[in-house]
This record gives sequence, C-alpha cells and structure tokens, in this order.
Amino acid sequence: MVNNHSEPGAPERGGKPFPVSWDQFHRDCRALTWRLNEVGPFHAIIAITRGGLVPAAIVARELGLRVIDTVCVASYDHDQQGELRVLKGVSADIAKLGGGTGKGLLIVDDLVDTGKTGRLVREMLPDAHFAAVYAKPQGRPLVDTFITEVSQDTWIHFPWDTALSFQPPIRDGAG
Ligand SMILES: O=P(O)(O)OC[C@H]1O[C@H](OP(=O)(O)OP(=O)(O)O)[C@H](O)[C@@H]1O
Ligand SMILES: Nc1nc2[nH]cnc2c(=O)[nH]1
Ligand SMILES: [Mg+2]
Repeated sequence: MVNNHSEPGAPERGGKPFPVSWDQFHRDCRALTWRLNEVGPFHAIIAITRGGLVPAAIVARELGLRVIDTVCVASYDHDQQGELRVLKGVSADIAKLGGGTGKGLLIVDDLVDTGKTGRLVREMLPDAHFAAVYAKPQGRPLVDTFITEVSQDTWIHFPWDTALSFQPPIRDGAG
C-alpha cells in the first residue's frame, strides 16, 4: 500500500512500474486503430477524460473521424481511487447519433484497471464499442478491444505524467 488511505483492492502506484514513452504510446494507439478499423465504421468517438483524450486524438486521426465527444469522470487523485463522479455525460447530439444506446459509437480510454470507470461509461452506452490501449486483468472483461495486457500489480506511467530524469546504475540499486 502506498499510504493508509487505499481502499482494499485499489490499484497501487507503488506496483511494478511500466513506463511508456510517447513513441511507444503512439505505436500502441496505431496498433489499436488497426484493430478498430476492422470493427467500425463509427459515427463518433467518445474520450473518457482525461487519459482517453490522447489516444482518442490519435485514433480519430487514423480513422478519419472528426466528431469527438467526452465523458468526464473523476476518480483517482494521483494513485488513490475515490468515488467515481461523472462531471459531464455524453452530449445530446452524440447520444442521438448512437440511437440512445451507443450503437456505432467508439469509447476510448488509455487503460482499464479495476474496470470501475469503464463499467460506469458502459452503463451509459451499452451498445458502444469500448477500446482501451492497456488493460489489467480485472478491467479486461469490460473492454471490447485493447492492445497490451499488464499484470494487476503494474502501475503504468504515461508520458504526459513523466519527465526524463537521471537513473542510478542498476548495480547501485536502481529498480
Ligand atoms: O479501471 P479503473 O480502476 O476505473 O481505472 C482506469 C481509469 O483510471 C485512469 O483515469 P483517472 O481516474 O486516473 O483520471 P485521468 O484520466 O483524469 O487521469 C485511467 O485513465 C482510466 O480512466
Ligand atoms: N497512470 C495510471 N493511472 C492509473 N489509474 C488506474 N490505474 C492506473 C495506472 O496503472 N497508471
Ligand atoms: Mg482516466
């Protein structure tokens, strides 16, 4: 546990680090799009903010989609998962495009971990296609398409959350 406030079963930032570079993330998003291209076409993309905004931009570019909406959810405060709060739901115009159930809409997020965020958005749009770049085992059943599975005790470090820094040599104790 990182501190005393973790819920049991909540993800841990102190887990095995899995750093992802911009290059790698771009490649993984393109790989995701290759798969999505077989499933579509889609009327619109819905990015789950904030992490879903980055893959959504890349996927939208590759699929030639220009209609992009957001579902804005707040849950993690850094590494601690609190109660999920929907700050903004699907826009009325986009909900109409998906016939009210999300048919033909593509939901995109950067990752699924416990699956809580994905489950909430799926309940809003049960017939939408849900894609995430990375998936941990607990969240995996929630997604229709993903690229890389990492273990549940992994913490993914995205390039927008990190910066280059000096690393001590491995023999001096670098993890
Ligand atoms: O499967 P879950 O356990 O629900 O976790 C997955 C969610 O956690 C992260 O978002 P976060 O809530 O940290 O917000 P952010 O996207 O604004 O960084 C990530 O971007 C997913 O949306
Ligand atoms: N950056 C990041 N955010 C998360 N939110 C839930 N799990 C993770 C994770 O592994 N990495
Ligand atoms: Mg998120």
